[in-house]
Amino acid sequence: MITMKDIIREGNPTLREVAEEVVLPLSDEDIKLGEEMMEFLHNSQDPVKAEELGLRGGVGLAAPQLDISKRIIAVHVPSGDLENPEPTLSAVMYNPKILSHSVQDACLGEGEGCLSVDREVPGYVVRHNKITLSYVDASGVKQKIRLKNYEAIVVQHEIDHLNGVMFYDHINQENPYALKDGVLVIE
Ligand SMILES: O=C(O)C[C@@H](Cc1ccccc1)[C@H](O)SCc1ccccc1
Ligand code: NI
Repeated sequence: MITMKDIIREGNPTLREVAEEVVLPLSDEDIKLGEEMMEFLHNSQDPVKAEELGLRGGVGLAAPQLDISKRIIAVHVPSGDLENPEPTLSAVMYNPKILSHSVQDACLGEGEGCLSVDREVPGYVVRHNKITLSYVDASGVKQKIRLKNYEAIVVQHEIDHLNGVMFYDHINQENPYALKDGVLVIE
């Protein structure tokens, strides 16, 4: 089972590598890894288990954060609506690829954090507001989906990890809260 001790922190060179495509058909090892990554996200969002296991809450995780330089991400975005507990996005994605994106950019009003970064880095992380994404799912089936707003931000954060990019690489060093006209601030 994955816990915080398995997550590498900034300074580890693996976080700056471009990860390798996953070989298809998926190996049992890569399928199991995806399951364990998703299990981590579920546990991290369960108050009892997170407390018991000492987990930071996470809505996404990328294999390079486990010192595994493969193009695998897991995302699990809760709806936040107790009436409708279904997550708005929950998937293990193999070889995810952004096929196209909106002209419109967006950022989270609260900025971003990272399970591999044990410090606050304030500032807007400007990303695409909408993306069209292809990936291979855990059953080996090629998927093509469109995401927007928070779900799109989460997936872009995770795909950045596959390309050796950290969220603070996107922050304007001169003025961390500088925003071009038209950027959507997601609260
Ligand atoms: O380090 C990771 O990749 C997981 C991040 C993903 C993420 C951070 C900021 C914005 C979007 C995605 C963790 O989920 S950071 C902790 C967290 C937990 C709940 C909501 C937002 C961020
Ligand atoms: Ni991260």
